[in-house]
Amino acid sequence: MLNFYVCVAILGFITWRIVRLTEAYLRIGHIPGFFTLFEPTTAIGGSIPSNSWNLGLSFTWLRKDYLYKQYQSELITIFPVLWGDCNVYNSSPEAARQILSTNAPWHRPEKAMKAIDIMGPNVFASEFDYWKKQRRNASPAFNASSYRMVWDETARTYHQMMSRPEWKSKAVVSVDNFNVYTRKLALFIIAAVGFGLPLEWDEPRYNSRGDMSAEEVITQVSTNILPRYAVPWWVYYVFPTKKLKLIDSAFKSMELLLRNLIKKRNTEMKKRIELNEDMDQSIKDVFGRLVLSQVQNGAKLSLNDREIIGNSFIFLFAGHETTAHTLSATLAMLALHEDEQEHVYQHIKKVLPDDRAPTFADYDALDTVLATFYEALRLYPPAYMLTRDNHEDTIIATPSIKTPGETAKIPLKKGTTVMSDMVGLCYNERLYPDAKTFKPSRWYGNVDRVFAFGYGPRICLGMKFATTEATAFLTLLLRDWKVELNMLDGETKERWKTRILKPELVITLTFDQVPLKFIRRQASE
Ligand code: HEM
Repeated sequence: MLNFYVCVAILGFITWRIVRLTEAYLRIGHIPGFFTLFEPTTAIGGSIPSNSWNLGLSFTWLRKDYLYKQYQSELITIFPVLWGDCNVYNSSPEAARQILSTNAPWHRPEKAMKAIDIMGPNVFASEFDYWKKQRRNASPAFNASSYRMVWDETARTYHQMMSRPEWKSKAVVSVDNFNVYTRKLALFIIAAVGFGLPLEWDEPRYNSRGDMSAEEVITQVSTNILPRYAVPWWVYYVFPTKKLKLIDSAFKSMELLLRNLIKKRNTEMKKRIELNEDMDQSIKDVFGRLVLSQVQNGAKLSLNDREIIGNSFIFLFAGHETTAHTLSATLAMLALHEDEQEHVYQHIKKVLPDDRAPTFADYDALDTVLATFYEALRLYPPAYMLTRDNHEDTIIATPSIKTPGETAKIPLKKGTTVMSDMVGLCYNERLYPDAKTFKPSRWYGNVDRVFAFGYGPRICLGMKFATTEATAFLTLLLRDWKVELNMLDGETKERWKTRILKPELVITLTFDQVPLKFIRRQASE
C-alpha cells in the first residue's frame, strides 16, 4: 500500500514538473539556454556547490567567461528540472536599461521582498504607489548635509582606528583579513548617519550585566538576516538553541533600540520647535530627517514608526556588506596594481597639499580615488542580481550578437522573471572593453555606465552615501599608507589573487578574507 502512495506521489511530482517546464518552454523557449537540476536561488539549489548538474548560487561568477558566449546571446534561459522556476538571465546593458527604467512593466518579485521587510515596510521591499510614498519620504533624507556627515564620521572612525595599538606608531602593519576593518567602518557610518547613533571603536561587545552593546546588536542583525527570514517563529520556542536565542535577542533589541531612538528624537524635536529653532539646517543624519518629517508633517504624510524602523534596517541591509567588501576589493586591486596606486597617491597629494585634512568639499576633486572604487565595484559587484517580474507582454530590443549590426527583438511574456546579472553586465566587453583588466581611468569624467548601483527609478538610494564614505576612507588611508599584498612565503601576486579574490555569492558578493600589508609613508614621499 505504501509503495502505491509513493508511486502516486512520484507520478504527481513528475506530471507537475512536466507541466511547469512545458509552460515555461512555451513562454521563454525561444531564448537559448540549458537544463539544470535545481534553480540556483532556491534553498536547495543555492546550498549545493556549483557542479555539472547543479548551477549553485555562484554560477554567474564561475562561468562568466563563457555563460553567454556559448549561446551567442546576452539573454539566456535556465530550466531547473527538479525544483524551482525557469528564469531568464540577462547580461545586455540595453535590455537591462529597458527592464530597469521608468514606466516599464517590470516590478520586484513579491517573494524576494518578503526577506527584507522583516523589521517593517521599507523603500526596498515595496512596490507601486506604496514604493512612491516610501521613496518620496526617504530620498530627501539623503542630501548634502547627510553626505557631509558621512565624510566627517568616516574621518572620525579612521582616526579612531589609527589610534589602536596595532596601527599607532607602527611602520608596517600586516592584517590577516582587512574585511574586519571595512565591516566595522561601514557599520559605524550607517549607525551614525543612518540611525543617529555614533559608536566607539573600543566599546566592549557586552556590558557587565551581559547585555549586548549597540554595536554588537547591529552586527548580529546585519549578519543574521537570512536565518531570521528563513527560520519560522515557532522554531525559536521548540528548539531554543544558543544561536537562535542570540538572533532573536539581537532583532528584538534592535527594534527596541530604534523605537527608543525615535521617541527620544521626537520629544527633543518637539521641544526645539516650541523654541522656534530652525532644525532643517541642524539635523543632518538620515534617521533624524525621517523623524523630523514625521514631527513636521504627521505620520500620515510621512513615515510612521514601523516604516522608519523598516527603512533603518534596510539601510543596514543594503549598505553594510556592499560598501565594506567593495572597499576591501579596491585596496586589494590597488595593492595588485602598484602603478595605479602611485597615480592615485600623487593625485591625493596634489589635491591636498601641505597635509591638510580632506573635507567633503574635496569630494569632486578626488575623482581618481572614486574611480578606483567604481572599478573595484565593476569587477566585484556586491549586488550581483537584480530581479524583476514582467507584468505585461513586452518586446526587448538589444544588439544581436549572432548577426552584428542587427537588432534582436526578444518577446518576453507576462509572468516572466528576468534576472539582470550584474557580473555578466559588468564584464560585458561591449560596455567595458578589456573588461577583465583593472582600469580606473575608464571612469574619469564618465560615470554614466556605473551599473553596479542599479539603474532607473530604483537606483541605489545610498549611492552617494557609499561613494562619499569610500572617497573619504580611501583618501585618508592611501595618503598615510602604501598598501601591499600580505602573501604567503614564496607566493606570487597571481597566486594571491587566485587564492583570495574568489568571491562567494550569497546575499551579496563577498570575500572570505582579504590579507593586506600597510607600509607607513614618510612625510617626504
Ligand atoms: C557599494 C555599495 C552599494 C552598492 C553596490 C549598492 C547597490 C544597490 C543596487 C544595485 C540597488 C538596486 C537594486 C534593484 O534595482 O533591484 C540598490 C538599491 C538600494 N540601496 Fe544600495 N548599494 C550600496 C550601498 C547602499 C547604502 C550605503 C545604502 C544606504 C545607506 C543603500 C540603500 C539602498 C536602498 C534603500 C535601495 C532601494 C532603493 C529603491 O528600491 O527605491 N545602498 N543598491
